Amino acid sequence: MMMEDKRANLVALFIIILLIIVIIIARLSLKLSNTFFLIFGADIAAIVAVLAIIIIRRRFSSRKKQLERQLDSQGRELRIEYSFLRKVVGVPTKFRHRELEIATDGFRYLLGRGGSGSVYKGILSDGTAVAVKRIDGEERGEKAFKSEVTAISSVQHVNLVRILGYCIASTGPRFLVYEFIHNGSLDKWIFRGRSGGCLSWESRCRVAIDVAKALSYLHHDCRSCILHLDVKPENILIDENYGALVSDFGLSKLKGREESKVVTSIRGTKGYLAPEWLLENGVSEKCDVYSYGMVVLEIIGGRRNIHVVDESNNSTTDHTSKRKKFQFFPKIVLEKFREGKVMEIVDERIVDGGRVNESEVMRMIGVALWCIQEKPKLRPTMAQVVEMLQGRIQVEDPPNTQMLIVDLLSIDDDENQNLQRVRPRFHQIGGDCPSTSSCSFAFSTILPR
Ligand SMILES: Nc1ncnc2c1ncn2[C@@H]1O[C@H](COP(=O)(O)OP(=O)(O)OP(=O)(O)O)[C@@H](O)[C@H]1O
Repeated sequence: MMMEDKRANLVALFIIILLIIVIIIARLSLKLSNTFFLIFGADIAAIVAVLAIIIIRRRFSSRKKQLERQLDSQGRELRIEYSFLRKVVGVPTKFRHRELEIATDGFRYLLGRGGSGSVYKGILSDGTAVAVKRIDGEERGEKAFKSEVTAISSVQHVNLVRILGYCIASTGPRFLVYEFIHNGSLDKWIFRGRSGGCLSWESRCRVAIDVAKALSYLHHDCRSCILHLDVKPENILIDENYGALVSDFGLSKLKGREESKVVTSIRGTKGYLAPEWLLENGVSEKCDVYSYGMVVLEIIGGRRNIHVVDESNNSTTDHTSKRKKFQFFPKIVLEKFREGKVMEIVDERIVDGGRVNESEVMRMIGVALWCIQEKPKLRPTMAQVVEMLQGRIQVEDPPNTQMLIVDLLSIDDDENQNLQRVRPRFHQIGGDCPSTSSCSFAFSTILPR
């Protein structure tokens, strides 16, 4: 624009100089004849016209610039207003693939990889930090995907990670855009050898309560009951104040208040799935309660509930070479709880620090053992869990449980893809378990339906 103005001014100056030269030449060659006066008059008129055009043009362009500046600042205000309103109302934004590409700098910073895709860090144009999840091989239809995104983005709770938007195209992967949570997932903060560190006992108690509150809200306080169905340490994120937020609603299901359960195919993560789901008896909020109980035990012990201790390869036959030995931490917890030796199962890294309150440990273990009862009816609701953890209701002694473990754990990773087509077989690890520390059991083949 500036260049254009300069060029126009130069042209006008050139015309005026030309007209003056014409007057001078006319004066010299025509003297004071009538023709000279005619040319002189016409030139003066032309010079006045050019000057008038320059003045009008200048005024017009400065007004235009002023209007542009005004519009620009109004536009920016509107954009800020819109982005603010979007956050308040919780309406998910439909992003274009290009926008996400720019925000993530070409999907450059990988935060982590899960079963359904990869998560990248990004910054939106309004400066919001986000985690963009790329979902590969999504089997749900576009309508189902969108209605789920909308349902989840309409729920608001301080302990739930917000979905800010999504991106869907007729072909290629789909994307979910979450708010970015600073300290990553809980697994990095409780299991050894992870990048996060080691959470203190106090923080572990807080995380347990925060997650319970989030699940209680989803189950009891929303219009429809929302089942998360994938509660595990990887889906619990830790913010900068070490509070916990439940994330990843990829598998979640809505359940009408009048329904007792909904039927859905077996998905989720081995080791956290409630037995009734694996038996294809439908899912209810009690499946989340079971997974939550399993997570609480991992939070207390700082170790995975299911731990492979040995691969039995002594035999040459194919059948026995598939047998694996597992250590099942909840079984150990139950025994130590009965013996009153609960401190022996707390993550030793925090016990050594000496700031672990034994009565709090007893309470947390008691709650977790209630949550992992095989019979869904025996499990508490998440609202009761919150009350128990906060000491508002007493934690009764949990009943003895058979601790049935589902054979699904023995499926190799490549067989995992066929989860829906397998019928799980249960194993009982009751009192005949040889010893607490080496409590092991074999898993046999999966029966085809
Ligand atoms: N909102 C977020 N903010 C920060 N980091 C995140 C966020 N969401 C996910 N992550 C990181 O990305 C990792 C992978 O997330 P993802 O949800 O794909 O994992 P997952 O739960 O193991 O997978 P899935 O449940 O889909 O099988 C997480 O473990 C976490 O470290």
